[in-house]
Amino acid sequence: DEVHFDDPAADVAAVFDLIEQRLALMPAVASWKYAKSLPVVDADREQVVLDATVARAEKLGIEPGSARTLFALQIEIARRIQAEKIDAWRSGREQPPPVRDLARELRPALDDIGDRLLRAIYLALPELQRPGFANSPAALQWQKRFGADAAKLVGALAALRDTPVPALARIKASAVLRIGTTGDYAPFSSDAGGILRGADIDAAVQLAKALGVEPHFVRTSWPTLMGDYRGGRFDIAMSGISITAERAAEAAFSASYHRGGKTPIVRCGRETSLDTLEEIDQPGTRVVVNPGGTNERFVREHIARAKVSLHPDNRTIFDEIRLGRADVMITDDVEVELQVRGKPGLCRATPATFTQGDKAILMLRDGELLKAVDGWLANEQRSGAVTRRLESALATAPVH
Ligand SMILES: O=C(O)C(=O)C[C@]1(C(=O)O)C=C[C@@H](O)C=C1
Repeated sequence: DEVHFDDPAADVAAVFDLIEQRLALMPAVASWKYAKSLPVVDADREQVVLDATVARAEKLGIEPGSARTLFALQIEIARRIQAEKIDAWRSGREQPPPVRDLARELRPALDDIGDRLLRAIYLALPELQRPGFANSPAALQWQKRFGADAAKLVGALAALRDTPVPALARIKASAVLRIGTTGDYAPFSSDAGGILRGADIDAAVQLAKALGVEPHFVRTSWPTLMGDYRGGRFDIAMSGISITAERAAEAAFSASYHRGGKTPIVRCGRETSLDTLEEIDQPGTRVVVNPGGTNERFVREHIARAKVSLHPDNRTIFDEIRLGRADVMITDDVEVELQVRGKPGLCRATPATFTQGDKAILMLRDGELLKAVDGWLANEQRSGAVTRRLESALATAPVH
């Protein structure tokens, strides 16, 4: 099965669509009432609708007052549509549509739309809460197409807020696990032409299955990871994320599922002469490094005598070694594994690493969620699934 990123614009469009679907049933509702000579307003039924909205919103972490306001507005518009239709039928200007049973058919359909609308709102909430939402092109376009009522509805949508609820209970109530991932880090998370692949993508699909919910992949990036976390855009993030003190100060981390560190990659045959820092840091050694990240930081801190050259292009940096223009690069051991499998002539100099770091699942702080994720992960480690997924991703990940 192919895995893709969620589309935030589609989440918003689903909200608009369900509001339209709800109102589109009102001529049928009015037709029943017209045929049975019933009044448009049914206060008891309105109370049932609003109570159900509040109860469901609370479970989803949607601030219940803001959800209630939106549904009260939909009811107000529904009443008006019905009154207008009944007027038109009474005066003979229009013919009523065929009568459909209100209690057995129409209200269950309205209940179902209401549930789906709240779930759609839940998924779209980060977009709806953006400061510019009411004036976003999507909102303005819908207003233009849908007319006067839409402006008020957009106002009520823009006023929806999230409210804190324990993450695992919310995930189960929504039946969705929102997974933040970057799509730029093989063998853990890579986006190849819109299809997500990698060990962490496969793991996330399995984790969602274990929790009994649907995986939704939310696009994030290294610079925005913690901002997206704070903005409530995902429940967990899986992307080969290293545990750092900075991240752990805000988010929870699962147990480690990968331990690794910096290690040298060399031209095959030169392994034994370049497998320690002492050997590498000689005046005759040419070290190549990509600038800006932890690789450069490591080289600056540990290489004093060797000649260091910066190579800014990650796609060609390994060719520098292959073609003999550099002797060694020091990078993360997973990346070394990926390169030596994909590029003949390149070899890992030592099974050891110069540094040690852990990768883990980043998640919202909720004891129940942590327990569920760690319990699942321990199982996956025991069964060998974690190793198997990494091996398979290393065998198939694109090597640039
Ligand atoms: O269920 C009905 O009878 C409707 O007319 C629909 C609806 C609603 O929007 O939920 C609208 C007005 C009524 O007072 C009660 C409920």
